[in-house]
Amino acid sequence: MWCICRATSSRTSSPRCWPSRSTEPSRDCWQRSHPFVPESIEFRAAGVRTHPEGRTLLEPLDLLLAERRISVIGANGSGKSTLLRLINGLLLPTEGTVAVHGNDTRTMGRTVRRSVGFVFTDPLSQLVMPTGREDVELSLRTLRLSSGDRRSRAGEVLRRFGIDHLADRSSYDLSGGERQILALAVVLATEPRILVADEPTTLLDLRNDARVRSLIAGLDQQVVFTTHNLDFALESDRTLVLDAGRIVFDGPADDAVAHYRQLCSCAPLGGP
Ligand SMILES: Nc1ncnc2c1ncn2[C@@H]1O[C@H](COP(=O)(O)OP(=O)(O)OP(=O)(O)O)[C@@H](O)[C@H]1O
Repeated sequence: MWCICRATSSRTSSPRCWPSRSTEPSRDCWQRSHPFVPESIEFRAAGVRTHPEGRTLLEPLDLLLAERRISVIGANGSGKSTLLRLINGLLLPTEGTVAVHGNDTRTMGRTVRRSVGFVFTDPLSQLVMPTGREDVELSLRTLRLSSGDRRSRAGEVLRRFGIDHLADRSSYDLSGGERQILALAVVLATEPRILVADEPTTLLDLRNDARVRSLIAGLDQQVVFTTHNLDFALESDRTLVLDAGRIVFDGPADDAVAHYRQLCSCAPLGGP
């Protein structure tokens, strides 16, 4: 049975979930639909406004994210990246709280950042070393390994991602897609408990798009990602649709994609 969950404006942490075809919210429904991941990302009345003008980038939202694969879709500027940045404390909510596995991003930022790996849309914003191998080694420093262990582990990571031939090249000499896979390898090298990825396939050709999607599908970690590729969104367990800083749909991916198509008036003429 599917549970349809929607964002609420209430200041409770309980998600509002409805067994399909019911109008009554059900906590039991929520629990049955989340049997696999006991830990979660929790947004409590978390909203974001700019300073000093006070423009709302994200309306306050109450959400509990516990599924393994969660996608966030919506138009340009709807607030998807803003929502993702709240998860690792890159951005703090102007009001309310965000907690990752019980750790408040405001007061436990370092702990949160150790458990959340973040992949940016622009890979060059996280590839800072002269070569790809050194970028992976830099990422591995958080594990306090010896330099020899870091080097051999970096080699293993690059091989696992099929990019060991890029190890000694500058990221500036790589194609956009090669950079994007390298950035993903750099972040996953430390095996974060959660992967948050902002449009991780946006620069990829068909082959690499399929490779990265299959890699993400096979990860043990919880993954939260934004995408404009609706086929990719359909591979998730739960999809949030954002519009003008507000979650306008939260539920199964296929329903969410249909909702988004209607929202942007790009549903095929004569379609359902
Ligand atoms: N630091 C900031 N200061 C002011 N406005 C901002 C800031 N960051 C983002 N915005 C604005 O907030 C809105 C949401 O931005 P966000 O990057 O979250 O959108 P998005 O849904 O990820 O868009 P896209 O699909 O184009 O990547 C945009 O209008 C953007 O211009």
